[in-house]
Amino acid sequence: MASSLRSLSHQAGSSVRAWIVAEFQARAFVVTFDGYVRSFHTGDGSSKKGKQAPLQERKMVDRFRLHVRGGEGGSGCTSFRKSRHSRHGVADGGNGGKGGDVILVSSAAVWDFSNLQHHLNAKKGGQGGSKRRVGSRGLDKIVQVPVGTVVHLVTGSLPCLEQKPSVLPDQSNWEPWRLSSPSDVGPSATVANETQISSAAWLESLCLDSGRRRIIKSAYGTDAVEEQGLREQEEGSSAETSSSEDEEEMVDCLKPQVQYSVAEFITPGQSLAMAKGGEGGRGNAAMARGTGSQKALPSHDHEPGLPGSEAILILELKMIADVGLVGAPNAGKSTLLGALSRAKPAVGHYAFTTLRPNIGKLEYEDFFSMTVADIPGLIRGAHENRGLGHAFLRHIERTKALAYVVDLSAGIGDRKGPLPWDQLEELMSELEMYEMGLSMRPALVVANKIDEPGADDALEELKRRLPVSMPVFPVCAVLEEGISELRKALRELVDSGESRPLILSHRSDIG
Ligand SMILES: Nc1nc2c(ncn2[C@@H]2O[C@H](COP(=O)(O)OP(=O)(O)OP(=O)(O)O)[C@@H](O)[C@H]2O)c(=O)[nH]1
Repeated sequence: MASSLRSLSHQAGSSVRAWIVAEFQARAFVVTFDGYVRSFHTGDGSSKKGKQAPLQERKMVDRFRLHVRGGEGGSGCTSFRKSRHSRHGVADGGNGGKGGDVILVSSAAVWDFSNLQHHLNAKKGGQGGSKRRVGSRGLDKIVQVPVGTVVHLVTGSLPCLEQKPSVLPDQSNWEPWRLSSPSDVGPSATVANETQISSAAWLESLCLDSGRRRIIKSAYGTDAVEEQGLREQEEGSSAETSSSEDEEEMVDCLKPQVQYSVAEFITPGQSLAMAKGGEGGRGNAAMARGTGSQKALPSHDHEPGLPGSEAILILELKMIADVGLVGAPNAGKSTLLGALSRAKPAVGHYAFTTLRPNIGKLEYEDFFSMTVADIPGLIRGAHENRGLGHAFLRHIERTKALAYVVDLSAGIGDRKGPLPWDQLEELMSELEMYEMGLSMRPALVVANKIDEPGADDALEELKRRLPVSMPVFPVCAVLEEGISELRKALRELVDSGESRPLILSHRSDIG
């Protein structure tokens, strides 16, 4: 197999490097086109490491700061064609070529921004030549970004849209953008003073300095700041007054600089020019032509090319999946995703890990398919960035439906962890505090670990506490029991888009 992959690699060219993530029975392995096994995860937890660090150990880069610069236009040329009829010669210097553009293209083959460079410069246009030869066009810099990339413009001009209708999002649906830690927007964000960019990161670092945690909500014109600080609860009303002044000041600083969600990539193959190349300068032939009455006079001048446009952007990845699995750590989400998508092992571009979101593809007999995202477990305070926090909560913002995964065995007897209904309550409140209305998405409850002792009673109690309209699916993800019913229900949920409010009543029959 390795040799056949190596030959495939030669055919594709040495620069082409693609990852194949395959699941073989209970084994998942990652191989590259050069035939080397990079990581090998087996069902029993053993692993063989290849030349690179295993995929599981690499951190997902889902926010990235980017400086893009279009290529400078080529300069024009001064040249004269001499002939017996013209003593001084006829100006025939050609124009310079246009500089290249920096273009982002969405691709299903990349899953984060780890392969991007922070500075992307397109090539300069070629210089004009004699005999009115126009300079060559500068090469475009084309880079791939994952589907679900949202572009925030820090400084520079708005990007030019290559595909207008699909790339530009509907402004009425623009969602507020949240800031988390400064490190999320790339290493340069921490030196905001030097680079005078990333007011977002600067603002956040200011917030962290003052010991407060804030969530800045801003969407083109409507800015609102929510204080979530624990300290502020302890501080008196005077502190509140000064803090609100701080907020206004900071939001004012933020306003003119960062334009949130200027574009997003929704489907593979969309392209967007983030920086345009400069126009080439005119050669002396063109300059002589443009001088009206003195048209015949030859010009000895040519123009230099114009510089390309520049912009500083922050790219943010918000995965687009049909269903989001939300649950406390250890509820069994990853196991469930494996069970759900193992029937047809086309598991996205993501390896199974608890450190970053996984996407699984559910395929049905009638060729219908949908994607399910498993995000790392949510704990109390996730909306304040506790645990892995909203670094991952944002990945479920775009899901059409939610599946709450609860651990039926938690809190029963001497088992640790909150009771299933408490888990649900916590999940709902975290989602709601992160984004209002998020818990109102079409949803169902997956009651996992039904095989554990006492789980049946817990299931009955959970059902009693939930409204009748809320479907509850008891499953044993490990043994794949109840999975086919769940697959069917997930599909129906996505198809119907019916929103069922999750309201818990308070009873205490067991616990
Ligand atoms: N008994 C039993 N154990 C299960 C079941 N499903 C998962 N587990 C176990 O629960 C533990 C946690 O499973 P994971 O799938 O890693 O849980 P998770 O929700 O993805 O955890 P995080 O990644 O921390 O969010 C593992 O030891 C699983 O073997 C089940 O149906 N029954």
